Amino acid sequence: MTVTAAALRALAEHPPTDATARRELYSAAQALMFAVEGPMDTEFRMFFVMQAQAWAAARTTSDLNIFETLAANPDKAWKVDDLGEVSGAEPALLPASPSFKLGLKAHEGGKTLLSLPGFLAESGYRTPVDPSKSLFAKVHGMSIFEKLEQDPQRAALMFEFMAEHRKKLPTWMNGSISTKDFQLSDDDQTAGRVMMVDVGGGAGHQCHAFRVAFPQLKGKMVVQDLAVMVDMIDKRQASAIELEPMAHDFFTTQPIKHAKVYHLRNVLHDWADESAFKILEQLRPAMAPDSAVVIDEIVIPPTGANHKLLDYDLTMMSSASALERTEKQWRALIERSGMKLRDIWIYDVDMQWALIVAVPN
Ligand SMILES: C[S@@+](CC[C@H](N)C(=O)[O-])C[C@H]1O[C@@H](n2cnc3c(N)ncnc32)[C@H](O)[C@@H]1O
Repeated sequence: MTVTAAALRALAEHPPTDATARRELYSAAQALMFAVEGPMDTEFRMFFVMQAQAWAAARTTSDLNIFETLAANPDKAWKVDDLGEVSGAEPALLPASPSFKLGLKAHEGGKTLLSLPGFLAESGYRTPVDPSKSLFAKVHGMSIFEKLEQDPQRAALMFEFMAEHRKKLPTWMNGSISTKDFQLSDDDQTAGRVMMVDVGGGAGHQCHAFRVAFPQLKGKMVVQDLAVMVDMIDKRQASAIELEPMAHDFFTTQPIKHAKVYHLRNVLHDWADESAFKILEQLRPAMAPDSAVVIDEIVIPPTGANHKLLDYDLTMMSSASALERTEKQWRALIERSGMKLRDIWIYDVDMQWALIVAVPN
């Protein structure tokens, strides 16, 4: 028997009214969800505590009287700006069609999320942008990365989590995306030019994965991160793949000049635009005319973002006063940093994971 997704959606729009049929459908739908979910779905169900996210989002929505507004005008095609106007919340807090972010979901464990509605209310529903004044900082007394630097246990967990988390998940290193930007000429290699600097690269796991995926691409790699992270890197394993671990604060002058690629995965989504700009601003003067900044991040689609993307967005907001970005937001950030956005290759449709390539203007 084949049941199409369209048939299930039709059923969702007109569910039975009979209580027994509803209960049976509910239980069957749960079984179906478990049967078809992918690894990221499982992660969101298990770790992101969706109930708490939904609660924080729904509570804030309720505080803003948005439910009443929608109920009073059920036929109106509401736009984010309209909702911003009637609720008094900054529209940037309410994007993400087809619904709106606050109407759906909100992480960093229940403790932080439970404080989100009050936190947003206190700010007058302004988009949080300062990590030192993030919800995480309010709950924990310091920003998420300050906490990392002061708490070796937490740093060790983060180090391992980052290295393991996406090992079996889709990656751009599957051969479908050109590696032209990483290719060093013979002269480059003779001159000892660095092929890739993995900025904020944690354990250097992406450099290891890169060597396995592209053994033909020669050249030195450098992984930069906070000293607390770099100190945990196995130096022998690193040197075996021509990888140099380097403690470096990415808000300061980039010491590796003219690398072929400056690579950042899951780094810029930890920071609001002003800080993200400062990180890119350190890279621009270090670039040679043929260098590229290769960013591996989510690109939120203009409409129809699934709940995982919205959860991630609210997670970044509550844990770091940061965000996931749309193409338009990526473009603006990159152009402000003196580069142009040359390519966006989406390599996983579900998570909208993409390789974004920026080159000098
Ligand atoms: C979300 S993790 C991403 C790690 C890795 N790129 C990956 O994709 O798995 C962000 C990384 O940025 C690092 N980081 C935070 N602040 C930093 C700073 N000021 N300078 C350098 N690295 C920093 C963190 O220690 C962490 O390893």
